[in-house]
This record gives sequence, C-alpha cells and structure tokens, in this order.
Amino acid sequence: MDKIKKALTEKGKKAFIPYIMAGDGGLETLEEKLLYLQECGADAIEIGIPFSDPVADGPTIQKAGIRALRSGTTLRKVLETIQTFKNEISVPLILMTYMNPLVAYGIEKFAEDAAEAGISGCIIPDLPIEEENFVLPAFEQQGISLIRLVTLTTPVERIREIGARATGFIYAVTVTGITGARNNFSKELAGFLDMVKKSSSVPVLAGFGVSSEEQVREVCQHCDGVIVGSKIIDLLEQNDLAGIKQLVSSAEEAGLQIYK
Ligand SMILES: O=P(O)(O)OC[C@@H](O)[C@@H](O)c1c[nH]c2ccccc12
Repeated sequence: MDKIKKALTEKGKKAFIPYIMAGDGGLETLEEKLLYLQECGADAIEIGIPFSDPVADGPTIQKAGIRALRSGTTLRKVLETIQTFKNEISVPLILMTYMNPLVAYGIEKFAEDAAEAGISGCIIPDLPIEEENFVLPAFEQQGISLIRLVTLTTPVERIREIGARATGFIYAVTVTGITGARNNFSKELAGFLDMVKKSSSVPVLAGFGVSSEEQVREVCQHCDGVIVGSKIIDLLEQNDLAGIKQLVSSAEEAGLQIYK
C-alpha cells in the first residue's frame, strides 16, 4: 500500500490534511509550521509551491503566494529546506504545484530531488489525465504518488477512469470555483462525493471552501476526510495556534471512516 493511502486510513478516523504555502513568512519558518501541524494530528500535509499565475486559487492563497515569492521562495529552495529536517517529519508530505515550475525544474530531476527530500506525493491541478505521461514514469520510478482531482463538473465516465488510476487519495473539489473559505456548499455535493467514493479503492478527501469544524463534520459524512487551506493560512496569520489545533482535531470527532 502506498505511504499516503496508509497514513490516511490506518487510524480508522476521518483524515485531515492542512495546506500551507511554502515560504509564506520566509522559508525559515517552514520547519516549525510542519512540526506543529504534525503535532496537532495532521494525517498528511500539503505544501504549496508559490507561482505567479495560480489559476485555481482565490485571494487568500494568491496573497500567500505573492508573499512567498517576494521572500525569494523557489521550488529548488523549498526542496533544499525540507531536506534539512526531513527526518523529523513522519507524516507524508504532498507538494501542490502547477505544471510550469516542474517543467522549468526538469521532471526527472524534480522527481529525484523530491524523493530525496522525503516527498510522498504531488498535486498538479493543471495536468489533465490525458497528459499524465509527462510526469508518471519519473514519479513511479521515485515512488511519488500523483494525486488526481475530480470536480462537481467532471463527467461520471471520467470520474470512473480517474478512480481506476488513483494512487494516494482522490481530491474531490467541493465547489465549481477557486480555493477560499466559504459559508455553504451546493446541494449536489453529497451525491457527488458518494459517487466518487464508489469509483475508487483509495480514500476520497474533499477540499476547497472547508473552513469550520461544522463543515468538516458535514463534508466527512460523505467521504474519508478533508483538506483545508485558506482557513489554515488565515489562522497562521493571526498566530491562532489553538484554533489550528482545534480545526485539525475536528476530523477525529467527524466519525469513523466509511472507507472499505
Ligand atoms: O483553500 P481552501 O479553499 O481550503 O482549498 C484547499 C486548498 O487550499 C489546497 O488544497 C490548494 C491550494 N491551491 C490549490 C490548487 C489546486 C488544488 C488544491 C489547492
């Protein structure tokens, strides 16, 4: 079983993956943030690579990305930084990056350096399944899982195909739009999540817009866990460490996994 799938299912509870933007506040703060999220009970951590044209991102993550770029963050520096403390991190680390920084880095070199830094998976929102072969051979060679996304508008046939290929977990996007905290979800969400769950044997985690403990519990009724980004970034900015701990642990009260 791959490391990500194992980490997300072995506790039997709903999973929680926080997202942070690498280099927001300076790369020297990355280690303490990751260690804190790990200590709070995060089951894996998603690390964003800042990029100038983040087409899937809303204002909170866009601004975090601009701050990170201004402080001189690059993909290379992120990997070098993680390399220095990788032995202290036991939860899987998943990079979220657009395609452009990967191409600029060189896919094979990236896969080697990422594996060397202890990275377990990658989310690439602008890589459609038709183009996956661009990265898959290098990722497979280095044991890096490609995390695939499905959305409310993905046709059923395509969801099934993605479900059949999936490694790590399936990222079910809960909104037709961009990242960012939201107050409520569409009434189609529950049916969509139930259908995605039926299409795959890896865990299904829902993300985009989840920003309160109540929403964590609501969304977890129909999937195996959640991914929370913008709200975590807000709480970090306010230095509300207790708030982060409470949000991360809300997955524990969200029930047992319906994962088969
Ligand atoms: O910020 P939100 O609404 O909680 O959404 C999760 C999210 O931040 C993270 O998974 C993410 C940030 N940027 C992305 C781009 C594509 C897919 C996912 C992401």
